[in-house]
Amino acid sequence: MVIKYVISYGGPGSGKGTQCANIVQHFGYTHLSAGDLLRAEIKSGSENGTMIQNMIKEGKIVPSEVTIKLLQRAMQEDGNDKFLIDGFPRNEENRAAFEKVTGMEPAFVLFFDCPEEEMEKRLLSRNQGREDDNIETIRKRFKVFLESSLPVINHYDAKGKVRKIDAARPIEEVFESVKAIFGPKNEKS
Ligand SMILES: Nc1ncnc2c1ncn2[C@@H]1O[C@H](COP(=O)(O)OP(=O)(O)O)[C@@H](O)[C@H]1O
Ligand SMILES: O=c1ccn([C@@H]2O[C@H](COP(=O)(O)OP(=O)(O)O)[C@@H](O)[C@H]2O)c(=O)[nH]1
Ligand SMILES: [Mg+2]
Repeated sequence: MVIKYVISYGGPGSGKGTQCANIVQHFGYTHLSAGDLLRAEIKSGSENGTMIQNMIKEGKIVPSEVTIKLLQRAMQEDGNDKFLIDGFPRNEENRAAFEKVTGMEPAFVLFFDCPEEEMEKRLLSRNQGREDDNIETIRKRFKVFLESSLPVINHYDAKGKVRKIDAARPIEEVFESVKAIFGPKNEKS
């Protein structure tokens, strides 16, 4: 089976997860949120749980071997051949390590582009009880995004793989742009 993956990317609060839910419905991908997998790992009481929890609280990037193991396990447990990887790779080291262990590159990268002030507003009203949705951690996450995550976008942009979307519009309008990128031939019948 030939496996393919698409990356859903953007700053904290840009709407990656929200759009992924729509993409799953329309295009039949399996959604893998790296952040969700890490939060589930904390809840499961694994030996890495405390370390992961502390890093998320500080807005830091969890060591790639931890995140990659969780992603690989989720991909293996799922029978699908197309995955939507959300919020990973967080830095160039994550990206290189994932491409090395899987031997795969993404088909393309959706980049939900959104101004910080809009992302901040969304995060402060997300109401999911997340320990990192407070103004102090949000500022740290924005800094990490600019310094560590944007270089990943530049890497994929140089390969012609980035599909940039204006994410500062209503959810439905953003999804219209997403649909245009996947194209009608990929819709679930
Ligand atoms: N286009 C949008 N306009 C307004 N609010 C949005 C939009 N997209 C998502 N949201 C809301 O903003 C918050 C963050 O969205 P989420 O999808 O969790 O972002 P991310 O996964 O990129 O951090 C959520 O409360 C979500 O309901
Ligand atoms: O590959 C990843 C994805 C997430 N995280 C951590 O999990 C947090 C939340 O990530 P998520 O994508 O869920 O949230 P977002 O910042 O996009 O709102 C990040 O700030 C990081 O601390 C990480 O270390 N590696
Ligand atoms: Mg998310």
